[in-house]
Amino acid sequence: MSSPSSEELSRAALAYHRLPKPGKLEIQATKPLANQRDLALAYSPGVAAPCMAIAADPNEAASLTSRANLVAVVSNGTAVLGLGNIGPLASKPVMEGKAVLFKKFAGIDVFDIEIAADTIERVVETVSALEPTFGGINLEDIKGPECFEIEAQLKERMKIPVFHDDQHGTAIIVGAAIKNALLLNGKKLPDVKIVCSGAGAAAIACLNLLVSLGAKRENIWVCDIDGVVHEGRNTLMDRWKAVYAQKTDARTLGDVIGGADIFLGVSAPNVLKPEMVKAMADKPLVLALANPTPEIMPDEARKARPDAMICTGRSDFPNQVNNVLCFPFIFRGALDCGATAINEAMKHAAVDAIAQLAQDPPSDAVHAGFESETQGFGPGSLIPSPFDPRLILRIAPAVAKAAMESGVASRPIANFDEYTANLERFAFRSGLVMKPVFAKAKTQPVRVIYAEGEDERVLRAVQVVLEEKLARPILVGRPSVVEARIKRFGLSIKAGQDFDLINPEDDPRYRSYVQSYIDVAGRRGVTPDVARTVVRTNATVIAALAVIRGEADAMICGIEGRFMSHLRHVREIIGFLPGVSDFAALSLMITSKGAHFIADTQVRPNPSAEELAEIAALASNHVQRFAMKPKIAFVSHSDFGSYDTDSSRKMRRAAALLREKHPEIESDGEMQGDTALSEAARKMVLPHSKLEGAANVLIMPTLDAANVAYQMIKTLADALPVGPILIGPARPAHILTQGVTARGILNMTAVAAVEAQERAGRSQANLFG
Ligand SMILES: NC(=O)C1=CN([C@@H]2O[C@H](COP(=O)(O)OP(=O)(O)OC[C@H]3O[C@@H](n4cnc5c(N)ncnc54)[C@H](OP(=O)(O)O)[C@@H]3O)[C@@H](O)[C@H]2O)C=CC1
Ligand SMILES: CC(=O)C(=O)O
Ligand SMILES: [Mg+2]
Repeated sequence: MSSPSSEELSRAALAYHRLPKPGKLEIQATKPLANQRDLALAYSPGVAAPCMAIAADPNEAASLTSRANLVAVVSNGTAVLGLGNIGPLASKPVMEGKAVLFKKFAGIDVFDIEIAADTIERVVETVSALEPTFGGINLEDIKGPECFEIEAQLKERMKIPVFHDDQHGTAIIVGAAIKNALLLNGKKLPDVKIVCSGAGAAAIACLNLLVSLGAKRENIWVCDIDGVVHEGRNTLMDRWKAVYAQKTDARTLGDVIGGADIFLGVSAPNVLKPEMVKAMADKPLVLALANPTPEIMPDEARKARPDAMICTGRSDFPNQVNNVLCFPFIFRGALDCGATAINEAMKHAAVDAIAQLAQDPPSDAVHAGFESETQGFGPGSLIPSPFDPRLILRIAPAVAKAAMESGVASRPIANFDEYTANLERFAFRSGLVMKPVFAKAKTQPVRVIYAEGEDERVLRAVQVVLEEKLARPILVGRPSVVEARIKRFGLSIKAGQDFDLINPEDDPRYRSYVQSYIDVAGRRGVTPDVARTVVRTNATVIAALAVIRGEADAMICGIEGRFMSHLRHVREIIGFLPGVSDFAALSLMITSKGAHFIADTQVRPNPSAEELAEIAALASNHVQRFAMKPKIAFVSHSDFGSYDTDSSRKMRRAAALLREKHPEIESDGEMQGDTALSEAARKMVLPHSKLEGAANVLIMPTLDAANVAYQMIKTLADALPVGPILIGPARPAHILTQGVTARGILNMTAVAAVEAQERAGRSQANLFG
């Protein structure tokens, strides 16, 4: 597949920011405000009580307001990425983006604050006046050298952490990448020659940190827009870059790059030329970190020097050296211990934690499902992926410990085991739930067929499936329609090259598909005439036939038409797993409270106890694919015998049957919904349940209960739904619902692919040549 052009990416990025509502953020209330009493508590007169408590003891602000978890991302827009001085208003998308990363990766709330202030004094006055609002200040995209003075003055004036991300976030991750690269090429930091392009915020902070880690100032060569920073130069000089001035006649990057072990680019696009990379020392490290366009593109650098280790700041190449690997987590640690500053000890602790994490074997991943995400330490994986859930688990405690040891923690953490357990809960509760499934899908891409191959959502999903190398897609659809739509939606996928097509109107395999259909359904009233018509017109039948003929490994349908009519064809053609009595549907919902599965949300109206035990056992296999340990609750209106009704007896029996057949699965019942979801509530009714912690799989007594609960939670909790996952078919087949989004199809592709991999147990790694 040709990778998306920059024009396509820009178009997609504009749509992403524009729709469904402008921007990337909104404010959410954390307390109910439903009645007069709530109003009296939240606002006047009740709110006077916390105000007076804080007036009496300012430390109370940490427990009575959101301040301790609130960071200001502040920019004046003078050095926005590598886009230059585009001003504070135009910097807002970047600052909103940083806010999203703080929230998603570390649960930190952010107000993005873009200020029209282009002098040091105005920035310092404005930001220092914000101290009562925030637990920390993250300065962003403020140009050098002004940023150095601004940060120094703010640190002096404020008693909360002030951290210029472009300086120190970048320096920390650069420090970790260099540490690991040197471990691999056997060189020593005090001996290496470092050539840096850029002498601004990021450059100076990176070099200062490297010197504090052991690099020798005399081995460092700096170039900026005016060329080599040298003694006696008086244009565009300042006291921060003057520290790195060399006594030399060399004047350009080309003059100093020869024999360099490390190129550090934090400057501008395309300044490093292939011939310069060729002139570097053996096994060089190229850190081309300018965003969005690096100093050299990785393929060019690789062509010039196959022995180079190459890093960029971008998400679409391996070895992403970007401050996103640092700022959410260093602030997490700092806020959690009430740090009054982020000091050198805390930065060094972060460097070590990131470097060590990349070195640790993937099997150390807290979640086995992340193993393939973490490639294994080497030149192509010098640092962890930003999605590695261990980042928060390692960096935040290390930083908090360093803050405590260096005396800047105002609320020291008393119990680190408990603290890490809390972080762990956060890491796996967030939107990272799908990550293990994606990571596994990529390891052995299988063939997934989409019945509704002409649908816009399918085509958009397939574009990402291919970009992520999740599967080899097959679409059922008319070539002219598919091609026209791909063009209309600005996608870059190509039939034949990136995906296969089955044309229902004219395909050379038509006759043999008709015969296959007669073979499976001929004794169930499907005459040859009917078979010929159906195979021409019914895309679900075609997709299901492709699966049983071994031409596809998994199918996805249901995007158009009724669930039950798709189900009829899947039942007829694909059939059930041996020993399974019927299908069932498992729906996953990801909310701020975690990931929960509900069954059966679509198929069996009133399953028996035996059927419920079967559904639970099959559901448990799927849950494990998400790298989660299934914890199954058979839910009811009754709590362990508190009611004696047909339904409560059924659920009690189902729980007993599952335990008898699968004692290895953690399960219990019958129990009420809150008893299932809260261990504390459960302990009050049954101190010694077989279930520990919160249940993550809720087996419902009827289709009504399951479907109503699912739809209500989805709407009320604004849940991200994944599924329905069809359980019980002889081959992986999933029937989605008409409202599914492209992202929903993408998620289900990964689920289907992993299921197919496990069933096939064979390697298809060569599907991408
Ligand atoms: N991957 C990552 O995590 C990060 C990447 N960056 C990237 O680093 C770059 C610099 O950011 P930042 O330090 O904040 O910005 P600054 O404005 O503070 O610094 C930019 C520096 O680059 C120099 N420069 C500009 N053009 C050239 C050129 N053609 N050749 C050599 N030097 C040049 C400037 O020179 P002069 O001093 O003479 O003006 C200045 O020293 C940006 O592209 C940014 O996206 C930054 C932070 C993090
Ligand atoms: C990543 C970042 O902060 C920058 O490029 O400015
Ligand atoms: Mg930045």
